[in-house]
Amino acid sequence: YHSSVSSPRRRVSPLQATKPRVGRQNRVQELLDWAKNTADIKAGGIELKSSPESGLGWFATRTIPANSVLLSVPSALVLSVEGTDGPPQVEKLVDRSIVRTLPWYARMSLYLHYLSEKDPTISGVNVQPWLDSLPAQFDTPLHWDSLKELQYPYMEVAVAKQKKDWEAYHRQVQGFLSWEDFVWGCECARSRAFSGAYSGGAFNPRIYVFTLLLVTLYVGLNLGTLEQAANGAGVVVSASILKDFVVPKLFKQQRYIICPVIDMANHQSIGSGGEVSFEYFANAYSLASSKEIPAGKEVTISYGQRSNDQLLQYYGFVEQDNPNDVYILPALREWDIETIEKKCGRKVAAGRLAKLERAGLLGSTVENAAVESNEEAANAAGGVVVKRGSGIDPAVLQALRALLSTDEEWSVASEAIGNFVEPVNSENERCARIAARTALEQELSKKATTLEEDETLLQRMESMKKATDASVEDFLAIQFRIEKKKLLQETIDRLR
Ligand SMILES: C[S@@+](CC[C@H](N)C(=O)[O-])C[C@H]1O[C@@H](n2cnc3c(N)ncnc32)[C@H](O)[C@@H]1O
Repeated sequence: YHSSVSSPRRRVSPLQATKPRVGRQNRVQELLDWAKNTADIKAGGIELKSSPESGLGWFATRTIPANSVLLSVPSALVLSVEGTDGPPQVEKLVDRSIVRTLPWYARMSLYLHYLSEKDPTISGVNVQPWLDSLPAQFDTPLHWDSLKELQYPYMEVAVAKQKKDWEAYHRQVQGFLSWEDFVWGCECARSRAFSGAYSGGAFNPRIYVFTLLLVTLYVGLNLGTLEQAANGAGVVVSASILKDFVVPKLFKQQRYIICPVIDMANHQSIGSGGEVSFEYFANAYSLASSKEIPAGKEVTISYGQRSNDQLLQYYGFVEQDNPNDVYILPALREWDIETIEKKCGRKVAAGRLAKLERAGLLGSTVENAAVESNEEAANAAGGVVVKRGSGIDPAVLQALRALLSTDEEWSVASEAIGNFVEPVNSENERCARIAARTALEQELSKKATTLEEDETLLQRMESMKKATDASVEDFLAIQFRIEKKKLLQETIDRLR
C-alpha cells in the first residue's frame, strides 16, 4: 500500500503539487500579507528572511529592547491537539476509536490533511496561505537511503523504530491518506509544534467583573461583612484559576500547538533572544524578546533541551557545540573488559559482573532497543549515556568503581554497589576513570574516519558546494558525526 520510505526522497507535498510552482519567497509574501490583512496577527520590528543553513527565520529589522512583543497570534488561529481525542476535524475523517490509538503528532498530521484537502479554515479564517508556507520536504534521516555515514549505530536503531511505529500508525488510517502525506504531516507536527501544559482556557474577565459586582451588592445591601464576601469571592476566583492553571498541570493535559507564523522561528539552544508564550490576558500566543536583540540578528528561540540525535531525527539539522548533545555508548555489558583490565592493571574479581547485573547496571543489548516503546530518540537499550553538560552518567562511574574494586575495597564497601556512589579511594577512582576513558577511546577508534579527516572533508565540501553534487544529507551526516566525535574527545579529555 505504500512504497518504501526512502525512495521518494525529495517529495513534494500534494499541497504544492496541485499549485502552480511559485518560489517559497512568493509564498512568504503571501503569508505575510495574509498575517497582516486577514489573520489579525500583529508583527513589529522583525522580517522573515531565508538563510542557507536554516531556511526561513525571523530577523530583527532594528535594535529590539528586551521584553518586546514581536508577534502576537490570536489563539483561535492555532492548530491544537490535546488529551487523547480529537481534534474534532480529525474525528470527522477517522472514527474516534482509531483516533484514540494515535499519538499527538499523527493526529496533527490528520488535522493538516483535513485542512489541506477538506476545509482550510480555522475559526472561520482561511489558512491556505499558511499551509502553502510549510516546507514541501524534509531532510530527516527517515528519508535517507543509508544512515551509515552518520557512524552512529544508535541512530540507525532509533530511526528503524520510528519507521516501524509510524508505519503502524499509518496502517490505522491508510484509507484516508497516503503514506507520503501522513509522514509529511507528522514531520510538520514534530518540527513545528510547541508543547506544554497550557492553560485550560483564556482569561475570562466576565467572571471577575461579576464577582466584584456580587461582592459590592452583598456588602452594599448589608447582607454580610466584607470578610464573608471576600471569602465567597475567593472561591470564585480560585476555582477559575484552578481550572485554567492547576488542573491542566496536575493531570498533565499535555497540549501540542502549531502556531502559524510563530512557527517560522528557528532554534538555538543557548543564547536565543526570543521566547514563545501564551498571553493569558490577550488570549494570544506571542513571540517576544527575552533580551536586547541587535538590528539584523536572527530572533531564535529554544525548542527545549534537544540533543543532536533529536534535532537530526525530527527537525533535520545539527547544532554545532550543542550543549544538550549526548552520546549513547553501548551498554556496559558490551564493553571490552579485557582491554580495560589491561589498562587499569586490575582484574575484575569473580562475582562482580553478576552483582552489577542484578543491580540492573549492565543495560540490555542494542537489539532489544528496537522492541521497546520509546517515542524520543532516547536510550531504550540501556546504553551508557554521555552528556556534554555533565560527562559520563554517574551511575556508570559508580558501576565501574564496584566492577574494578579489589576484594578489600569490596569488603570495606560492605559488598554493596550503593557504597560506590562516591569515590572510595584514589586508586580505585583512577581505575574507574581509565575504564570509562578506554571505552570512549575504543568507540572513537571504531569510526571509519577521524575527526580531523571529517573536518577537512566538510571544509572541502563547503568550498566546492556548487561544483559537487553533495546533497543536504551528505552535509548533515558529516556535521553530525563531527559533533559526536567532538563530544567523545571532550569527555575523554575530562577523564584524564
Ligand atoms: C519551526 S520550523 C522553523 C522555520 C523553518 N526554518 C522554515 O523555513 O520553515 C523548524 C525547522 O527549521 C529548521 N531549523 C530550525 N532551527 C535551525 C537551526 N538552528 N539550524 C538549522 N535549521 C534549523 C529545521 O529545518 C527545522 O525543522
